[in-house]
Amino acid sequence: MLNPLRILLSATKSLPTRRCSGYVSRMRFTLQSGRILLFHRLSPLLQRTERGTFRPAAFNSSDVQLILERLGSDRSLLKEAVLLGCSEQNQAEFCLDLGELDQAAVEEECEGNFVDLRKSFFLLTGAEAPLVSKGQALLRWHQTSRFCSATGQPTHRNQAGSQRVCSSTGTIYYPKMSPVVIVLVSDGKRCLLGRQASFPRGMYSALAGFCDMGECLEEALCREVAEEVGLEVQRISYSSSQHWPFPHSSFLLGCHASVSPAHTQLNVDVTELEDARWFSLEEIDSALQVRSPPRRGDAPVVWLPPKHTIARQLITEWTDRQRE
Ligand SMILES: NC(=O)C1=CN([C@@H]2O[C@H](COP(=O)(O)OP(=O)(O)OC[C@H]3O[C@@H](n4cnc5c(N)ncnc54)[C@H](O)[C@@H]3O)[C@@H](O)[C@H]2O)C=CC1
Ligand SMILES: [Mg+2]
Repeated sequence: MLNPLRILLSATKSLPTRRCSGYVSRMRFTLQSGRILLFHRLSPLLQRTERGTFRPAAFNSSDVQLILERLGSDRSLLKEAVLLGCSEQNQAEFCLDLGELDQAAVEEECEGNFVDLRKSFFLLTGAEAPLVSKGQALLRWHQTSRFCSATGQPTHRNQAGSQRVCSSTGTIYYPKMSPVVIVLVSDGKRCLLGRQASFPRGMYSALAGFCDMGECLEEALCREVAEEVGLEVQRISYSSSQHWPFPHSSFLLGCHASVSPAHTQLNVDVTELEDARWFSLEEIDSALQVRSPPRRGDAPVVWLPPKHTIARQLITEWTDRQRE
């Protein structure tokens, strides 16, 4: 595994003018030459573009230092920045939470707004949402891992922010993710979507559930579908995976599964799901056409998770297959 501390220390003085092929060479940049995404109590700072779309606000370190000085904060806060990775343009990317500063004052300085992450997901385009999601997950992990769970002593982060070390025993802690299986079940002609009471009104998604300790992906999938809708799945195929920041950093493993057309009767666990239904291809096609979540007072309409979610990907894979 790459050692991010060494990466940070092996800084080059200037950014290369061409794209490097290797990940290692692309990472040889410092905080000074990188761009920093700002958060406030885990909400990312977004700016509206001239076209009316939104993007995460990114600043270089001297801009951030200036902002900290103007708001009377200690410059050392910059050291809390966590390395996210490297952009396709060979620029190191960091994230920093300014939660100890006044939110409105930072927003004014930065000409942007801190937007709750769930809302940000509906405002950002595909490429930026995962970056913001990774930033929030790492910042959250640092904020909630300040003490060693074995000794109770403080932990200290390494320079890149990729691990924390117990000050007493030297035990190293790494950011954690919870594996979740997410599955689009089909009976051959229809697909199954459900909604939790906490979802935005009218939004339906693929079934999902946390893997229990000791379970493999297939066992977790069969159990979740059986528990949530009372169906027994047959064929399972893996599609793709996605890091997901909710509720506290999950790793979604996306699959398709099928049930026999003779056994499609749902027995919905209403403690988990508010509703679950079979949807025809035509119904899915119209739900895919809904561009933005309906507003309060609009007629009820079924709509689907945003483009960069794995649930949506599973649904579009299914519709493509139905048309083959
Ligand atoms: N990106 C996407 O397209 C979608 C993502 N999801 C995500 O999948 C995740 C899991 O889906 P759910 O149906 O809520 O799971 P679920 O069906 O396992 O039910 C959630 C419950 O599981 C329990 N649980 C067990 N292990 C847990 C753990 N490690 N962390 C938190 N709770 C745990 C808790 O009691 C929690 O209330 C959610 O975070 C949700 O945001 C869900 C649908 C679509
Ligand atoms: Mg579930």
